[in-house]
Amino acid sequence: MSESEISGAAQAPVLALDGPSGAGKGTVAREVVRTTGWHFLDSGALYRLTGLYCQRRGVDPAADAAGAAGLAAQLPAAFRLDAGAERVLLDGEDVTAQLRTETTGALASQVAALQPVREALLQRQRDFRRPPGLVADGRDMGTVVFPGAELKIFLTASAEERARRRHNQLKEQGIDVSLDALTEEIAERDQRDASRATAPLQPASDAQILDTTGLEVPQVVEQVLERLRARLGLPGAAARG
Ligand SMILES: Nc1ncnc2c1ncn2[C@@H]1O[C@H](COP(=O)(O)OP(=O)(O)O)[C@@H](O)[C@H]1O
Ligand SMILES: Nc1ccn([C@@H]2O[C@H](COP(=O)(O)OP(=O)(O)O)[C@@H](O)[C@H]2O)c(=O)n1
Repeated sequence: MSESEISGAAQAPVLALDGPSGAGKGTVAREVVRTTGWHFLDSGALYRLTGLYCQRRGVDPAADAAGAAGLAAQLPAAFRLDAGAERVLLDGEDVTAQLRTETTGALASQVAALQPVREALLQRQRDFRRPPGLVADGRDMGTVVFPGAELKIFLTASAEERARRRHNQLKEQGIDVSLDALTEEIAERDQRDASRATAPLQPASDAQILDTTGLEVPQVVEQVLERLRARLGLPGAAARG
């Protein structure tokens, strides 16, 4: 008897989208969500929020992993849609803009290397899995959080292209950083994420690798949707709004 038969209910399907920074996970995930009506887990936001919360509460994750995990376990975070725009609140304060900076990304990567922090966030991430399905964006969606995901895609692109994309994205948000500095910061973060002992950034053994270098966003979205349809028999591209 399978696990779902034992629990009495089949679980909602999961699309696990993992990969390094700037590969396009968030962009593609949101488009897939728009098309399918599935739920969305931005797991990176939870690590970013944990990093920010540690900073605000004066906890140094490098010296106090248990303290950081304690804050992660009771993260006072709320995700809102405000006239179609995503807003993220931490302890009631709007931290949407601060969340996406590379400084916060580096903080996130530091707390994310701590096993107790990852454990503290595990169930919270799994709770996002609800019908009709979940698109989960992160580093370990297919390896640790949802190892039984129906479809696992590892999105990647060359380091230069990922840095360029991030640079453009930040510029559009009015954040001015040098491309060289950004390239270095992203390389450092990828290196830390890939080499950590716990849940390192790596494709699951059953993940499909999708290199997006030289592809436009709609092409990547179409490829992902195609694979999802093939796997689950979802309605065709004509349904896209
Ligand atoms: N295939 C692509 N081609 C060109 N730009 C892309 C592509 N995928 C994503 N982008 C752009 O790159 C930036 C970073 O993408 P994002 O989804 O935030 O990446 P990730 O979540 O993997 O860090 C966004 O501005 C996005 O529009
Ligand atoms: N599932 C996840 C998601 C993010 N993270 C960490 O959180 C950081 C920020 O993740 P993110 O997805 O918001 O970052 P980007 O890919 O958008 O740059 C990453 O560099 C990882 O260190 C993680 O360890 N596991």
